[in-house]
Amino acid sequence: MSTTWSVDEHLEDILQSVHPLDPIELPLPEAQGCVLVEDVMVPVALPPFDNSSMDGYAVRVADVTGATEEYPAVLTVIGDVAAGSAGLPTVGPGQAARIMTGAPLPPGAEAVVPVEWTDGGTGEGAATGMRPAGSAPEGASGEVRVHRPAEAGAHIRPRGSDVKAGDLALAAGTVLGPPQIGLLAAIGHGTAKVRPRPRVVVLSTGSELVQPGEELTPGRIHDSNSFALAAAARDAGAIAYRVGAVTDEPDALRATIEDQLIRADLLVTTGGVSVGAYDVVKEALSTAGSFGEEAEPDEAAPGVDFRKLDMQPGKPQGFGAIGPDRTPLLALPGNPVSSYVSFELFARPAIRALRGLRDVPDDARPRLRAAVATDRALTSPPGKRQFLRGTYDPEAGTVTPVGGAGSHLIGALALADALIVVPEDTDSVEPGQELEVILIG
Ligand SMILES: Nc1nc2c(c(=O)[nH]1)N[C@H]1C(S)=C(S)[C@@H](COP(=O)(O)OP(=O)(O)OC[C@H]3O[C@@H](n4cnc5c(N)ncnc54)[C@H](O)[C@@H]3O)O[C@H]1N2
Ligand code: MOO
Repeated sequence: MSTTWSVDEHLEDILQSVHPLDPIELPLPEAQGCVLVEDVMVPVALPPFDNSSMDGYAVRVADVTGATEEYPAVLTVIGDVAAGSAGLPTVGPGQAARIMTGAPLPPGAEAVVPVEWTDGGTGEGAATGMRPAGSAPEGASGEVRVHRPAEAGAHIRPRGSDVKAGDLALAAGTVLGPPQIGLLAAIGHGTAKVRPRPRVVVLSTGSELVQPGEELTPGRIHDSNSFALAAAARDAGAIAYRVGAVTDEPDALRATIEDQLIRADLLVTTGGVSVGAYDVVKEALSTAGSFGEEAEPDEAAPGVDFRKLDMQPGKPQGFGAIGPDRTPLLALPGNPVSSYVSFELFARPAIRALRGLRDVPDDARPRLRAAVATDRALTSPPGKRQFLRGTYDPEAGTVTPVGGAGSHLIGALALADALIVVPEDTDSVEPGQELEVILIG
């Protein structure tokens, strides 16, 4: 039977069998970008104690009522309270304590007056700052003249004014970005229980491939796919392992894949999936049981299924699960644009599914509609969903195709920031016609 698959059917098939990775406890720096799997509650209030929001003087409200620059309140400075201070002086009537931003409010004090509202203990005009604690004469003693009154609570950040003990700090399902990592640290969590980043092994095939930096001999080309796709995997939130090109020998490919399975949550190969005499991926992976997997009752047959998609570029594709852990494998076509577009459409969603983000919209890949800016009608193969490359102009709401439809056009791909989606039932795109566009960065 030779039927073709639609883009949507192929994606659905992949997402049916790719499941979120098991959660692990990770140190905060490694948890960045990962999905939290449990609610995290606030163990202790933030701030944990009433503290000053300004460098200044902790005072009693009654002592500074009615104070002006002409008739200042003259208070006795009883000491310093710095951030991190433990033993606190008690501020009695007629007294003030010099206090620093973040320092605990000493007992007896009801407000903080910023140092700029005082003479800073100099006996002169309004201060612009404090004298360093080490310099003489000591600013932490003597007298301070306060030039303005302060209400109760002025310049004080009350205990629990940020988050309270027992509050929900972060809900399960939250993606840990920098602010969320900051909150976890602030409430004392050094680790987080998250779904880890998937490890994606990217492997290119082709005896014609030479690594960049090495000299080309006749008939050979540089391996670009493994670099582009490893970068795309990283961009999708994976830990990418790039394996340089494997030659078109099934045994060599099988041996390499066997070696790589140990560190892979997803394998992505490029090339060798078409109908040629040297299509190594197809040859090496078509047979079930190649990697020791055993067929379980009630489970889809193991191995990789090679199929044709109603899509351009990206017609030949393989998908399956291999090895004892049934590691998912995507076999993408070798043409550079085909492999890149296929990665965007199938591997990126698979990586997001492994991360536990299947149902979270991919904010980095917005889909919108735009008018196609072209002088003449463009043709598209009937019955296929075509993905042209383009540049999107958000102001004009237009997308301009770059390069042609050829799947070898890496130069044009590098200029593009959008994929233009020409639906299956459209074989001609008129100038100005509105189509769906996927922004790819
Ligand atoms: N008779 C037919 N021929 C082809 C068909 C077909 O249906 N019938 N399909 C074509 C389509 S569409 C595609 S796509 C390609 C897919 O071919 P493969 O996946 O087998 O890929 P290769 O043959 O290995 O390579 C294709 C092309 O891409 C270059 N390539 C491969 N790997 C890399 C790499 N890592 N970096 C840069 N360039 C790479 C390779 O040199 C070839 O030029 O098959 C069509 N043929
Ligand atoms: O489908 Mo191939 O990817 O057209 O070049």
